[in-house]
Amino acid sequence: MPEYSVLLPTYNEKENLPLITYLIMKTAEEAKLDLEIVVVDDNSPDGTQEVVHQLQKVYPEKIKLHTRPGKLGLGSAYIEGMKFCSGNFVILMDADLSHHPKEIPEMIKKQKETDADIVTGTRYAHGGGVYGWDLRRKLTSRVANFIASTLLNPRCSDLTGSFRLYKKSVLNIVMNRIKSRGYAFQMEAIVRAREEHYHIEEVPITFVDRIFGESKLGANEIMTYLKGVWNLLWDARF
Ligand SMILES: Nc1nc2c(ncn2[C@@H]2O[C@H](COP(=O)(O)OP(=O)(O)O[C@H]3O[C@H](CO)[C@@H](O)[C@H](O)[C@@H]3O)[C@@H](O)[C@H]2O)c(=O)[nH]1
Ligand SMILES: [Mg+2]
Repeated sequence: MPEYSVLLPTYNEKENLPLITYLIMKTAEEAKLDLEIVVVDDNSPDGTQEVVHQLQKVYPEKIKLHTRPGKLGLGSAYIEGMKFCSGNFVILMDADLSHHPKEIPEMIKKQKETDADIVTGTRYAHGGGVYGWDLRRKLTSRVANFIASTLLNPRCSDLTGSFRLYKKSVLNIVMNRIKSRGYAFQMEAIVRAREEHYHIEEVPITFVDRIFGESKLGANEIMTYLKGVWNLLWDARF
């Protein structure tokens, strides 16, 4: 059984998957990590699944593919993908190279040093950063973080970030309490983890906007996120 499972949700990521897979495997080899990749693909029309099949031949037994019939949302992809993760630790990251696999060993080091339940990659603490986003996107991310941290006070510098390492046992427990199925999943995960008094640590990461393909974060997702914050606030009252 591998120690680490890297869970990659994909929707139209055929151009990005070969390179992210190569970089994850190279990092694992260099850092001597026993690691598998679990791809959750929502029937991407661009042929992402065929690319995964090719990669499975290049890296036998290292890549699992779970397919779903259509685009069902980022949060629900994590929830379903978890069932296929064999590792004691699950690393959630984007498949579009915005998160660089070379930062995985830092997260693992931090987890080992502190015995943290969750290590979050943060763009918004010293040493972290965002490259390539336009002003509108930068503002959206900052405002989304600001609203949730002000209203919910979970003491985390990057609530909406999605490059994280979780103890699998902890993610299982936290996940059972998460209602969000879209981009708000990671925000709610921290809020729920704080409620359960789990130990959360941070490491700075650099987020680089994708070169290939498009973001799937539309206006609908932003509305759903705000609804998620509202629901958490409402829950907290009782
Ligand atoms: N299976 C599946 N995968 C999805 C879906 N929606 C998005 N993904 C995958 O989830 C990852 C992130 O999606 P992007 O569309 O690239 O997100 P982004 O705009 O770059 O947003 C980033 O920043 C946000 C906060 O500022 C983060 O919340 C988000 O996770 C991501 O890191 C990519 O691998 C993408 O293919 C879905 O419905 N289903
Ligand atoms: Mg992206």
